[in-house]
Amino acid sequence: MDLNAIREKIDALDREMVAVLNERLKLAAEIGKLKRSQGGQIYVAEREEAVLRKVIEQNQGPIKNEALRAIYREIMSAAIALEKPLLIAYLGPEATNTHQAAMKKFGASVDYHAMATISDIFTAVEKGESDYGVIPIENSTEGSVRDALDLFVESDLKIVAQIYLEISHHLISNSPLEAIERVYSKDQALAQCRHWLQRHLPHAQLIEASSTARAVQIAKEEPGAAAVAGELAATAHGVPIVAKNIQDKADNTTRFFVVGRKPSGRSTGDGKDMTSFVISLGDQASANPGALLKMLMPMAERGINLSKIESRPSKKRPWDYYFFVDVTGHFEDPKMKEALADLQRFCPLVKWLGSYPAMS
Ligand SMILES: O=C(O)C(=O)C[C@]1(C(=O)O)C=C[C@@H](O)C=C1
Repeated sequence: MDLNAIREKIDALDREMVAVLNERLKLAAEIGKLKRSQGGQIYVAEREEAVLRKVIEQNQGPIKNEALRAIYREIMSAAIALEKPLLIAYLGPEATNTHQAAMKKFGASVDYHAMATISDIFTAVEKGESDYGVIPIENSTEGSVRDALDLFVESDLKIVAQIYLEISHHLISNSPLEAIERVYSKDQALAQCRHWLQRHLPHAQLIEASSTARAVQIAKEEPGAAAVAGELAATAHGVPIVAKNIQDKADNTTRFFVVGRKPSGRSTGDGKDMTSFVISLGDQASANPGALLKMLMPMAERGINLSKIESRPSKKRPWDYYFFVDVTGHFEDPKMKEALADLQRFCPLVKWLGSYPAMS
């Protein structure tokens, strides 16, 4: 076949694809009507994961699963926009990693609103000014974002989905490497590039900025200044990348949570969901030598896999802690309900923070 003949075939396939896509979107619009009349959630994390899983299972190649995921992300984003325009609040300013994570989850067809603090995001979603919020929760090198954990204790919002984003940090500046005297970034980003900065810019002053995107704005204006930030921020502000991938660990990943007012449903199939909750042992923690072990037993006895536990001072009394726990399974699984009921018998606080698809 010659070039023109192949292109004609591609044109014909494109016509078919557009027709099929519009058929699919019309069905989503029908679902939207049903949801509006029955009060259902427009974004359904567990359904989206199931759609992606099925599509990937059927894929015979040569298209890569990652490409299919990205295409389906945009198809479902367009479907959501037809059902109802959604507003997503994220930790801003524009072009932060959180912005990128939010776009990875919700695609290009929804609206985004940059917020100054994680607390502002909680408030906007609680008041219904935004439909969902996207917040960073932990980084594979630097650990948890503590403000975010603390806010969950007081809020009624639920975690409805999680997002994993590989974070690449770049040195961004209008000046060449030799002329850089100051490096701006968010504390976590500076920490993630500590060794590279020590090796290549041992005399530069490291200065904390409120976000990686803000750091790029500063670096753009100040001669001799650079920022550590992602590619989205460099492109958004038109500042060149001087050195790529300067993070100390190649597989530097950040986990984000999507928070909403209503919980996500159970995924079809066991082991496809995760659940987060917060527990307080009250006075038992210091008084009873076995209290911590006792707290973990209701999960262990039922074969519920605990993937993370993190303690934070309650700030109510000295040496009083909140324990943030992630386990596999959904809140509606019978054994999860039993485990939580057991915990409630001896813990003054057991608060379910949400169940959400394990994959992302
Ligand atoms: O199944 C639904 O509930 C839909 O609204 C359809 C659809 C999709 O395009 O497949 C779109 C948005 C939801 O987040 C999940 C799935």
